[in-house]
Amino acid sequence: MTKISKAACIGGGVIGGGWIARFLLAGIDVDVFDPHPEASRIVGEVIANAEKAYAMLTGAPLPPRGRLRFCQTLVEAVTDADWIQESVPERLDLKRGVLTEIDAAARPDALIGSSTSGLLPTDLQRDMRHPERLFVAHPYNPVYLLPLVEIVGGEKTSAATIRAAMERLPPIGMKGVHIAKEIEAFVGDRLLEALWREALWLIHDDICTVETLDDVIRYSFGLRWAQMGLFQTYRIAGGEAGMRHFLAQFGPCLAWPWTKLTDVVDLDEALIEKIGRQSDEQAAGLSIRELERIRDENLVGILQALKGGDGGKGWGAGKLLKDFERTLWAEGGGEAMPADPSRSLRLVETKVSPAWVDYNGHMTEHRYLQVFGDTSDALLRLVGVDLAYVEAGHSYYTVESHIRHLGEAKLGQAIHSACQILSADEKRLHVFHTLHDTATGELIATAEQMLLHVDSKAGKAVAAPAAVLDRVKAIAASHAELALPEGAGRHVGQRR
Ligand SMILES: NC(=O)C1=CN([C@@H]2O[C@H](COP(=O)(O)OP(=O)(O)OC[C@H]3O[C@@H](n4cnc5c(N)ncnc54)[C@H](O)[C@@H]3O)[C@@H](O)[C@H]2O)C=CC1
Ligand SMILES: C[N+](C)(C)CC(=O)CC(=O)[O-]
Repeated sequence: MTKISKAACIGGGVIGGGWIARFLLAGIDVDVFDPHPEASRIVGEVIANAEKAYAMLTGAPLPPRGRLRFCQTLVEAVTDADWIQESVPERLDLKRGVLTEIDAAARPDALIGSSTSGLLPTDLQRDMRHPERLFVAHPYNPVYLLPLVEIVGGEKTSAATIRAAMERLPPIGMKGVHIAKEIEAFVGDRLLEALWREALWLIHDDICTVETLDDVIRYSFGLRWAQMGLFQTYRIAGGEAGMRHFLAQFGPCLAWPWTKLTDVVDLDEALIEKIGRQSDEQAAGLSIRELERIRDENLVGILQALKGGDGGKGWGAGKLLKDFERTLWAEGGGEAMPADPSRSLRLVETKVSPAWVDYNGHMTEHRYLQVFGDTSDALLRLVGVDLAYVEAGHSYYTVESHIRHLGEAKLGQAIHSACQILSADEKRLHVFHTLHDTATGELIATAEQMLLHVDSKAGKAVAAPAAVLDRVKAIAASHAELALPEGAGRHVGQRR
């Protein structure tokens, strides 16, 4: 995998800010140029949102955050970057000017992506001296959570540039799709604009309000689209005969027609006011920041659900997240032994994700087992039982767990776990985990677990190899000095 080593972002608004957060959280240093007097505050707020979202999204070890620097000039920002992302307002003359400046100052091998939503790369690259390295890299808002990037080349873009751009997206958790031919608005915004144009007619003609229209989307096909696109969904809608039957049944409707797509509604003052008023009513007083928070929490929940799709293999954007996490574990999972093994080991730091909260408004019981399971996994990586070890045919399996719930964990709350090894021998590993509120240290739950070292192909317990045992025993010997934790050895029951 070829990685971006240093990024430059020109423009730090809604989309530039999202790119900055995406790069930083993938461990990449970013230099930013944006003349807006409040650029650093705006970008800081986007990064804060992104950090909150990632803390809920994944327990995988993110690399240390990249370094962020605001530059006084565009030249200073792009000079030593190998990926430059332009995200200035959607005006051809402005973008051409900015891209020409970037072109003159960038390294010869730098990749230059434009976030444009619809301008043709051939038009953007017209005045560049090295147009072969310019491509459209069109993302979706919020860039730090939505993984798709449409990669579009212009007439002068080289095939090598497209290949290089596509290769650099998976290491930052993104999925590039190469659009075969350039066309205004590419694929995503072509579809969205068609939908939006029709939606504006429906409001204009008083067929429904903006709220009803949004409900129609979010309670129905919006849910479907997050997991299967248009064609796969319609294939299923054709019943056992699939797509061919679907086309035969619904193809003729296209000619009736059901839509007004070619007519553009006149966005006059009256219509703007009508949409503005209905949109204000729909927001019911929630600010843009509050709506962003709700959006991010929902997206995290959806991505996590998709991660468990297709029988746990992951599906669509959830599979991408799963693959990204595998890379993070492989790269960051080989943790060093703790500097001070004589204390319980602080192993998992996370936040309570929206998908973890139940009807009682707090973290639901099986998520405790998930966090404690993650804690055992972190301990195992520490002693050398990582993905490569498991794939080679050996692992530890949990054979018994006892969880006590002593407090509550609420949505978004920062929590961490710690582990004490109670005892260990060739096959057995007896651990005691605690879960704490990170802000106060308050104990929320404990879990006592017994794990067995297994030969997973043979399906039986076997002695762990010396390399693993030495590490387990070193920690266990230090932990033997600690007091037995309160609650260890407890069983479920009451006096009769
Ligand atoms: N907002 C959205 O939903 C999406 C927007 N895009 C595209 O991203 C690009 C940026 O759009 P937004 O972020 O929404 O706009 P925005 O208005 O939020 O941000 C634009 C930023 O560019 C800065 N800027 C203006 N002139 C500049 C210059 N010469 N050099 C450096 N910075 C400059 C502005 O100060 C501002 O912070 C556009 O091409 C847009 O089509 C792409 C995907 C989604
Ligand atoms: C409205 N928009 C054209 C700027 C939208 C996009 O480009 C993509 C998105 O995030 O919806």
